[in-house]
Amino acid sequence: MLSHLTPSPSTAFHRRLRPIPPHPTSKFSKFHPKTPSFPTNVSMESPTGLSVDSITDELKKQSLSEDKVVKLKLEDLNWDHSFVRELPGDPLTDVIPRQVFHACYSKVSSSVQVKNPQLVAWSESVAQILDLDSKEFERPDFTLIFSGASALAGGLSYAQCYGGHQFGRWAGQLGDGRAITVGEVVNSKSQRWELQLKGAGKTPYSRFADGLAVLRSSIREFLCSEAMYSLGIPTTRALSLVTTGEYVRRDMFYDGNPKDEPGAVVCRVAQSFLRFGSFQIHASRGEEDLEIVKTLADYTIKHHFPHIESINKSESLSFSTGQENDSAVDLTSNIYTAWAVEVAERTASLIASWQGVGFTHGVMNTDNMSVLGLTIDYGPFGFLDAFDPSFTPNTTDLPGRRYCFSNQPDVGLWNIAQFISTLSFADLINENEADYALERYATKFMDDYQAVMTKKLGLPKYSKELISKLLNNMAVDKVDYTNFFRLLSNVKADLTTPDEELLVPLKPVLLDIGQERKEAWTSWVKTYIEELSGSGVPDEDRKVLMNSVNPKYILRNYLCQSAIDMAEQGDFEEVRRLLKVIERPYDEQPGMEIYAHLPPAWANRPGVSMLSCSS
Ligand SMILES: Nc1ncnc2c1ncn2[C@@H]1O[C@H](COP(=O)(O)OP(=O)(O)OP(=O)(O)O)[C@@H](O)[C@H]1O
Repeated sequence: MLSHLTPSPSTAFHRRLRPIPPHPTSKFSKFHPKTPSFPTNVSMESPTGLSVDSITDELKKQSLSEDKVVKLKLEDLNWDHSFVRELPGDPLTDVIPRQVFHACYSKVSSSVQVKNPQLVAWSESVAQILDLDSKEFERPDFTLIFSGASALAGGLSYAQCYGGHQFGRWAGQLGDGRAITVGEVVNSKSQRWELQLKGAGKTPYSRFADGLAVLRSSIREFLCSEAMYSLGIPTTRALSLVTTGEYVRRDMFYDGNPKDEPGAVVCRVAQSFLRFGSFQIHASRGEEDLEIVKTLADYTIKHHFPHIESINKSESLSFSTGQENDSAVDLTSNIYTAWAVEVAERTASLIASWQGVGFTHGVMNTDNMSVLGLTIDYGPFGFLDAFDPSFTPNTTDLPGRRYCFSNQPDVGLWNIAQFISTLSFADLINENEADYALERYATKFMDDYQAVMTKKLGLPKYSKELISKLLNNMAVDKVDYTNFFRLLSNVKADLTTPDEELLVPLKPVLLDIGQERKEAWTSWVKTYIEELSGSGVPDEDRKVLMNSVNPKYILRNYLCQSAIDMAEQGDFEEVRRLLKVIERPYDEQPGMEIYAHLPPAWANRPGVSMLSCSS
């Protein structure tokens, strides 16, 4: 990540935003960090009539493979190049770093150098969504094609132009500096999937950098994409990971000690890689490019939100912000409002699901926010081990902890406010509509977060007090986030359990706690059992439900590191084994318990538990 660039001068496009306070999750409902002109007291149902849950379910279903019968060779993929056909492009095709105006992409080819590239791992389920025959991974030219050294027949490669706010400041043009899309494939279910090679060489957006990626960061991106998918969290996917056989120089700790590391390329797959910053860049360039914001919005709605295009306009739905002099707004008369609301809701839903599994993204810049509501860009991410709301996995984020675990809901709101401002600035939505979309973010986040936490505890209904007390206890005693919830399902809803036995099921995670803390936990478990006992759900059934939302296996940073250490020595077995484990995070997987262990002492150091953006 190249976030240390000097931000470009501000323009009318950049509104002043309130800074983000620390640890806002608990006060999220009262807190509205957005542009001052946006009132907040609106609450309405989704104007599209489609719930985000149903859309998310649909996204998940699209990736399911049970009824797959088509097995294609790479040459037989059905290509469609709508992005290039329908959107304005850069007339130049060189890779000289430059500002690319009035264009959504630049046509470029991979320039990566390879020497005996090797296939490290590949995802069977991603191959299936592309209808790709698994035998294709054995082809002698597979690694050449998926490192970018040989062109993929039928593809049409390009790099996208986008901008973004990095750490709260406008960074100007960023763009795909090392990711090259090789084209869009339409599968046998008429779903469109973009294939992108990350680390495939320079583009006009590479600025002063090399366009390459190293093996350690590529392993992390490959594994975490697939881990998130298996956890049920919307994400970009990863088809394959290949080494280039060449070395890439990186200063991992930015301390003036660069070293040569093995290079690698991940083939990422998503229905779209469009980000908030893909829209921001054009609005930031003034009047002349505002039309591109609309063109890109129309393109996105047509291909990725088609249900919005067909909103039944006869079923008018209006709302009022409740502000003085405010007129009611008919949401169905403006597809851009419906779209903005859906992007806001998907983002809220995504972040609620991150909070549920303890995922901390680490670099929630607006260029890393997908308009489809996918997790995108696996840089210095980390799953919580010992519960710490201020945990940030990003060493660059240490002074302010802007992107720490508990700030994510508010950063999501800050980011969506930038996206909504962009649409307002391009006159696609008015102020009331912008307001409404932001309010939907807040409401949707709270609804989903409460639902997630209620399910994690197996409660019959949300209990703010019980959950707040629990998180407080967990923070005080540094309890492992994943293992605690997994073990919690062993607590029996039996009001007659003697006090001294109440903590028995939680013993493996309540380590080294003194008498006073034991009492605090005993008191909490008693209240918990009281809440459970009213539900009438048998213990065994509740356990099954809780285990279906509380993973046993998550991709802890130290597990990644062990796989990286072996892979850097040329042994890819641990990457493959880990992939298999994280593909079934909610299953017990007898024999694999070691992958659910807490981080060992060696892992508590920068480079393992925390990472820089150097990748
Ligand atoms: N080695 C590199 N060469 C060229 N550009 C780079 C390099 N590393 C990062 N960038 C660019 O810096 C910007 C921000 O970096 P960030 O780490 O968010 O991106 P990334 O991990 O490369 O990409 P993505 O967001 O596509 O996963 C992006 O424009 C990215 O393309």
